[in-house]
Amino acid sequence: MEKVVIVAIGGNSLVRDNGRDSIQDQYEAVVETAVNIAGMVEQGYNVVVTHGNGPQVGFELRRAEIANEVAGMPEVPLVNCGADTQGGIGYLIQQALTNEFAKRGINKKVATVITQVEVSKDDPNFKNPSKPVGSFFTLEQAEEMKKEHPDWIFIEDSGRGYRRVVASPKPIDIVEKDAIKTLIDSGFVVIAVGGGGIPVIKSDNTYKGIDAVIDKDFATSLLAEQIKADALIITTGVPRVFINYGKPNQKALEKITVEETKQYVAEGHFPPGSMLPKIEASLSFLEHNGSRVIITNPESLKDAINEEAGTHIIA
Ligand SMILES: Nc1ncnc2c1ncn2[C@@H]1O[C@H](COP(=O)(O)OP(=O)(O)O)[C@@H](O)[C@H]1O
Ligand SMILES: NC(=O)OP(=O)(O)O
Repeated sequence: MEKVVIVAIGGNSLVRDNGRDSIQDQYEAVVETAVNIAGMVEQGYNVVVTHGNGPQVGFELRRAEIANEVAGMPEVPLVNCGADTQGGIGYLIQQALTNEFAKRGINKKVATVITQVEVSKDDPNFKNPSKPVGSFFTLEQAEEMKKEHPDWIFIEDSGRGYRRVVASPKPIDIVEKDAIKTLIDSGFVVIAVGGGGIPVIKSDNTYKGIDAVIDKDFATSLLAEQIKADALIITTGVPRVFINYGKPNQKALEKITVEETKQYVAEGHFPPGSMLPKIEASLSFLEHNGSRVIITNPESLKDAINEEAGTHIIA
């Protein structure tokens, strides 16, 4: 039986130029990741792919707002912007993997599942927006925009600049988990819970979209638990997790236990909205029977799975 490995691709790792990348630029970044995923499939892993949409959903939202402000086009709710990015990014990954498999003679089919993820309408995170989306701005730019849009909230994001934040409730259930599992068991490479999934609330057996962006690391960890994956790999913009990140005494972490990781969390080494959700999602997976987590950048994927790169968190 092949080992099921979930690979989560960070939305920021697909965007290199803060919103000025063309779709072709993003496709090229996706192809680089697809090459590495194909390498894992060749090694015999049964790979499930998830992805973020933080930058892309923010660009979509802004595009819709500008179209509304300038041309009177109808507004697009945030939940629909998220659904659009799930389809758009899923398409890029699906095509890149299909082409790479054909090139290497890998006999695997790829399918993207439009995935709804249930959240609670009472989740306290609706009152405390924390998920950075879209472009990075300087403090001066952010202050200027706030004059025009007083309801926008900005946070400083890991020394990279200021970004708008939106509500990010915790995922409770993956609505399409059975379809995802059936496709995996049938030998498909599945792309799912894109952008953390489309947030929906359930009432009287009826689902309804709700404006938010779910953190894809939490949604990925929940999917990993629900399909009983063997390992979780989170790819992002850095080859390893650091303590004292960005300071002169920063230190890359190679292999850490759950207890050591919790200690580093308590010491405040991981900021909310960037590295903290990855660490919390990793701990949750390991505490729900997962055995192995790797955090690394897309180009190190193949080496990381062979323990030659990345940060490894072990149960
Ligand atoms: N302790 C840390 N170790 C490594 N990277 C960190 C740390 N703290 C903050 N970061 C930053 O967090 C980023 C990952 O978060 P983010 O870009 O939001 O994720 P994603 O790739 O899922 O979009 C890294 O690229 C790095 O810039
Ligand atoms: N939805 C989400 O968590 O996206 P990023 O990984 O791009 O932040």
